[in-house]
Amino acid sequence: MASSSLINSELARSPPAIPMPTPPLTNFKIGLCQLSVTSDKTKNIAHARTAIQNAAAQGAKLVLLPEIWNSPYSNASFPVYAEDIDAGGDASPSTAMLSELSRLLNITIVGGSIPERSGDRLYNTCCVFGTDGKLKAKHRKIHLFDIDIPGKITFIESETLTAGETPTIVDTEVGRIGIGICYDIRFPELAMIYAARGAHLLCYPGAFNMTTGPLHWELLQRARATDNQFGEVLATTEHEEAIIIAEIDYSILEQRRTNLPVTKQRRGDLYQLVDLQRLNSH
Ligand SMILES: NC(=O)CC(=O)C(=O)O
Repeated sequence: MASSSLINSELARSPPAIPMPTPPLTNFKIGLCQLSVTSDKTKNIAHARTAIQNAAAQGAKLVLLPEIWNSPYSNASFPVYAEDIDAGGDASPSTAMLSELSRLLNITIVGGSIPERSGDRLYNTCCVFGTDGKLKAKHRKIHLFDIDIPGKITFIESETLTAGETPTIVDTEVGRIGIGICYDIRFPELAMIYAARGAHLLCYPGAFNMTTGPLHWELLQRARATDNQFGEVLATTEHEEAIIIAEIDYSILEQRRTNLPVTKQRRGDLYQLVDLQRLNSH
């Protein structure tokens, strides 16, 4: 049959899963900053700065910010608050602050996301900074949140934003990190590809809406984690501003995977995830 021979040749070409590398830190504290946002960008940057310093003072070696932390979340605001990240310096005061703090505090920062201007396009972009203050990766939200639920919520991100075109996985002091932004978490294939590429940690900065969000935001995180054998809720919070600190220990990952060896027991002869990006690069 034509369809099965197509699947078989795809399977034959699909690259094997990549083992997780050993990062410099395998046991460390993570700090998640949940922030409220105002219409004053300078204040938002100062506020995020204080939160990052606070998390680092509590021992966090990896600090995360939420989605769109320097701007109100609206199509009217994105063009006004957008920054040219590649130009850096004065063109991007938000990422300049992240770079400065990651270097001064010797931490890795997954910098939530900000509206990014690149030429005549806008993106919803997450920047990852290493302990040397250098930009290690930029993830542009791949799945734009276009939704219309009559009488409840209409939000069409694609009216102003362009979707990113690549998954983003990055090696840092605190491990190999796969990045998604908010709505990206609803697409399990992305998380599975990160796991297959040897990710220790998946980070999804989010700013869920209050119609489709509340029933799902924790469920989605647990689902993506469980699909890929992470799973346990180590720390959580409510709606208010908060800094959550939790201990990460990668040896537990190995232990859980040994105890429940679903990766080895997967029936790749019957079904398989095809990582097109890796496939095309071979
Ligand atoms: N804000 C988002 O990107 C997604 C969201 O609110 C949802 O999936 O629900």
